[in-house]
Amino acid sequence: MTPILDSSELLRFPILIADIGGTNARFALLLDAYADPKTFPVVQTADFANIDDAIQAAVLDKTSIQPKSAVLAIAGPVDGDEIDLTNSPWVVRPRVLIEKLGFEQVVVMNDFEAQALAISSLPASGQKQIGSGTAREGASRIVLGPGTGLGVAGLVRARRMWIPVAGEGGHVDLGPRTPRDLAIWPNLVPIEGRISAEQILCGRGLVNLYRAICITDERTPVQDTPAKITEAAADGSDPAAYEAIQLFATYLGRLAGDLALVFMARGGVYLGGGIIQKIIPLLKADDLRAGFEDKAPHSALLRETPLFIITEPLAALTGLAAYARNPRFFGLETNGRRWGA
Ligand SMILES: Nc1ncnc2c1ncn2[C@@H]1O[C@H](COP(=O)(O)OP(=O)(O)OP(=O)(O)O)[C@@H](O)[C@H]1O
Repeated sequence: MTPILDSSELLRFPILIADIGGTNARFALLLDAYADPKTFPVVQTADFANIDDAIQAAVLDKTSIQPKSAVLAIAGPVDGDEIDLTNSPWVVRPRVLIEKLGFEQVVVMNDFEAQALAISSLPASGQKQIGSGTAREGASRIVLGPGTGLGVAGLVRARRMWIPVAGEGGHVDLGPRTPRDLAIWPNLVPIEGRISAEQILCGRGLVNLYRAICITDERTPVQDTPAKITEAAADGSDPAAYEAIQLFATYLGRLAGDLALVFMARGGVYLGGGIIQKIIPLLKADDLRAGFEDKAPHSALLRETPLFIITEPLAALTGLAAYARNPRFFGLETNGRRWGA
């Protein structure tokens, strides 16, 4: 029986770090506390039957280095010894990773906890500010990111540590605000009768929004994937696709503003995830920012709050690397989420 380790124990190098989403799996190796992470090509989760095969093929077969520890960020709640991914058939079994792949220690966290770790120390080159506002030192931060799903996490500073707070914030309600929204809303596909943020603000949600716009305008939908919607919006061939991208940004701004209010995130609000990076060239930053600030009676508070797009494509890996090097700088609760040989 492999014991669950105490969370204050340092991790042994070399350390494999991994960001496992519903669509993409990203891996890197940390040789010691000082070297930059050695990254490996991004792989698709659908190309491998399970995470063990993916780690073997994408990392272990490509290097002679045998990692001693693994720090894995996965898109799903971390609970027990068999951890399911929300949008993929993979199941992470830390004890199997230890027995089969030779790890001595495995830590598993939620992928948005990793994003939260990343925004503690994102370099200026990895982010782009949208609109006004200056980050207050030591104030709370928020990260939200549309990808296969919609992830949300807070980052709170206390007792000289950064504490990530991951929840299920992607599933809050998203309501209509303008006459155009009121026309579109009845045509969105709901989940059990309601429009949660993730019904719009993720890959499948973008398709839902596009189709709803087409129904509202009595047009035949042409695009059937998020990437095709972005492409058609960019080349100007489909006005519904263009509007879908613009409204996606406005709604993302609104949700970001709501979450900023919840966390009083004067330290900054960060937009991550795979989709935002792909639609940056099409975004009207003013619309995004207007949705963010439209929070009466607290618009003034939001005007002072900085909003950033994360442009670093491997942000979660930088967060995992920061944690793996210095776990004690972060108040990450690892009880029940850390396994040892
Ligand atoms: N050009 C594009 N425009 C808009 N969406 C896109 C584009 N290309 C891919 N996507 C969508 O991005 C989503 C994948 O996002 P991401 O790269 O963040 O994956 P992920 O990390 O596996 O997701 P998650 O962490 O949410 O499970 C998919 O829904 C995909 O259809």
